[in-house]
Amino acid sequence: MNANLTRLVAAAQKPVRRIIGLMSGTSLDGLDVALCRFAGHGAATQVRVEHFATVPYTEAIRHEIRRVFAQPQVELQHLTLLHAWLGTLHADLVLRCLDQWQVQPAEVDAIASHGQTVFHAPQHQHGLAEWPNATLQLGDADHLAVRTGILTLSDFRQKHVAAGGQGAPLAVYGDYLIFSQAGEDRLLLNLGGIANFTYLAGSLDAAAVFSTDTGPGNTLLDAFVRELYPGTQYDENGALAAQGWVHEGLLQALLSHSFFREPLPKTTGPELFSKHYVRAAQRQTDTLSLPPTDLLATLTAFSAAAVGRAVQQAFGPARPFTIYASGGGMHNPTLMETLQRELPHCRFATTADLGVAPDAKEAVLFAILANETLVGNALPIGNGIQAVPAVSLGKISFPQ
Ligand SMILES: Nc1ncnc2c1ncn2[C@@H]1O[C@H](COP(=O)(O)OP(=O)(O)OP(=O)(O)O)[C@@H](O)[C@H]1O
Ligand SMILES: CC(=O)N[C@H]1[C@@H]2OC[C@@H](O2)[C@@H](O)[C@@H]1O[C@H](C)C(=O)O
Repeated sequence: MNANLTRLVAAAQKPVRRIIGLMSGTSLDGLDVALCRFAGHGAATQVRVEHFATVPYTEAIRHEIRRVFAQPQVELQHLTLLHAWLGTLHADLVLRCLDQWQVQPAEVDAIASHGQTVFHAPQHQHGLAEWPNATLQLGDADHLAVRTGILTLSDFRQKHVAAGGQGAPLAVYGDYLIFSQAGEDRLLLNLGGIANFTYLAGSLDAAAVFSTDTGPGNTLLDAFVRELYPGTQYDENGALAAQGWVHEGLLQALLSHSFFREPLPKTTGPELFSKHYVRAAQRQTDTLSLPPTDLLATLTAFSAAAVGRAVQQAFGPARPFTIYASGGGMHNPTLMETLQRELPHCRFATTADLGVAPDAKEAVLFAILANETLVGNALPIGNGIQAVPAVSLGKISFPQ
């Protein structure tokens, strides 16, 4: 047998595996690196996060990604160079983390690399009737595998699209495996650049689970903070928004987009929720000269209202969930307080209460997808709906 396949089979047959999950999300704040220890798979998955770090991106890295990020037209040469460059960069960041953690690459069985989403184009968003759902993540995994010497799984979203999904959210698979709890209906809410939630039924009914994007999380807040307060990346602890007043007219205009009337589950990205989107709503409501703190207060209310609407769209107005939050937005008390007002019947907790550090969650989820692809079977969840196809996700890159 080919030596690569021998190694692959050996990794799949081990009783315990170490997999590094990598996530670089829409906020471009850095690369999340989670070294996870797995035993079992499927419903018997046991995962422990041995080490976690977010390696912050420099402004120079962010700049290079932003040259193509969510842009309908880009310089093709730059896109091409970025694919290899990000693969190499992510490999170097993994090696740096392993060095700090005093773990040898040979002690790691696999890397699960999400890559950098540069464009997300579900059909409902691009609107081109003859064209399919599509999504693009950069950071070539052969570069990761060759440079680290570690078997690498990557590009998890393409199979999802090929099997009829929108390429996201993929959180549903891992959330279902590690966070389902008999007797408790749960929502897992991730407040990243884009916000999404997963519903897990307390009946453990795999057919009932789904996850959906709800709209913006931090992406609009970050974009306007960067513009209005140069040198600042985000509204730390929601302090700026807390000083402002929500402009109700602008908020309603922001909420009037057809995205909010699309059936669940659905996905979106900064391609739609951009500064352009906000400016159009400001023009419509004659609020272009709104004070910066009022604009940030309104955008914070917008993110919270979008989550509230999606939850109510799915479950009606008064379902008393415990919501387990993760993602950077949970560190923003102004956003969290507004969310609590939107969903007064719900109790808010974090995934730390379920044993997974909220900032590490997405990286862990991709490690779980890789573990399933290596050891498990396609998960029959989501009642066979196209949004949650029962497939194994990810492509395999060998180091040699
Ligand atoms: N202390 C804080 N106060 C306010 N906001 C914060 C704080 N810490 C993080 N954030 C927000 O969280 C963002 C990062 O969130 P996160 O890393 O979850 O996003 P992401 O994974 O890139 O996004 P996505 O899940 O959409 O891919 C920051 O850009 C910022 O807006
Ligand atoms: C295309 C893409 O990268 N989407 C991300 C993004 O960030 C949050 C939200 O939008 C979600 O749909 C998805 O990520 C998570 C990890 C997911 O697939 O579950």
